[in-house]
Amino acid sequence: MPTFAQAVTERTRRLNTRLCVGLDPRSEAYRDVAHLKAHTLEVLEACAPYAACVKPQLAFYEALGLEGLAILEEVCAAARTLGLPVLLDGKRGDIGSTAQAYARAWLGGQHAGAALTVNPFLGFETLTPFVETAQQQGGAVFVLVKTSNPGQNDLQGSGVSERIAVEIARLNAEELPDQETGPEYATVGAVVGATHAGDLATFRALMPRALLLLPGLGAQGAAAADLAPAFHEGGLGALASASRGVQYADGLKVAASVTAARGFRDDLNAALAAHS
Ligand SMILES: O=c1ccn([C@@H]2O[C@H](COP(=O)(O)O)[C@@H](O)[C@H]2O)c(=O)[nH]1
Repeated sequence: MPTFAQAVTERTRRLNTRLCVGLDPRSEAYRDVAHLKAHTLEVLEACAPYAACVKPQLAFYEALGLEGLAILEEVCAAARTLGLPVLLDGKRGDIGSTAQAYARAWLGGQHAGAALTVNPFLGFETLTPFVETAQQQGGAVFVLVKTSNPGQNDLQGSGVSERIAVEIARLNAEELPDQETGPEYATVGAVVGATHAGDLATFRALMPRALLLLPGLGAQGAAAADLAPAFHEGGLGALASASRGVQYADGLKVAASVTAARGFRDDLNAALAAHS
């Protein structure tokens, strides 16, 4: 079984796509839960050819209670059937023993994805259960380094993001000590907002073995044209993510979602071509 990073890299090479399609179904957009589920699954299937992976945001499924978790399971199963690696955006983090339970739930449990976003606010030691579980499962964790939102600087400024990046690089160097051979990307990835175009080259250089997840494409104003510095040569090493910009590109029109996903894929590829 390939690891999450290997599966994403293989799909990027084969389909020439660096797009992560976010699936964040908003209940207010639908008649009822059945409608929400049908539309989300339709968008997933229709956009799969343009996606390197999918990223369901747990909040939107949890907000629907047990029904939502059942839908999440179906979304994950459908993605796996389509060959799409699943990255769950849950931003989990807690003291170590609780982090262990979160890791079991979201990286190995019934509704598990292959990868999970994690929050390092409680300290680096609390990342260990997530990293170890992901390593055992061939999965991945994406640690929040510099989030896409305007207020991130309140807590992530003053070198905090850079300190987290250095820790990620240390963990990955421990896992893949040989820089010349072996898998390109290690278990620990990093979340760096696509909205911080000017910082992407710095974070790329600080974490050479980390896959970067770049949320904020589309609805949050980030443009594909600015994201090339996040990638290694050959256009590997990063995933640019759009959720509303794909799922609700034009109301609930699935054809518009497909056009948007194809457009993001093409714009990312054009940016890489212009940068090389
Ligand atoms: O820094 C971050 C980390 C995660 N997110 C999540 O990504 C999507 C973005 O949705 P859009 O509709 O494309 O704006 C959403 O699930 C966020 O929770 C992020 O935006 N920024």
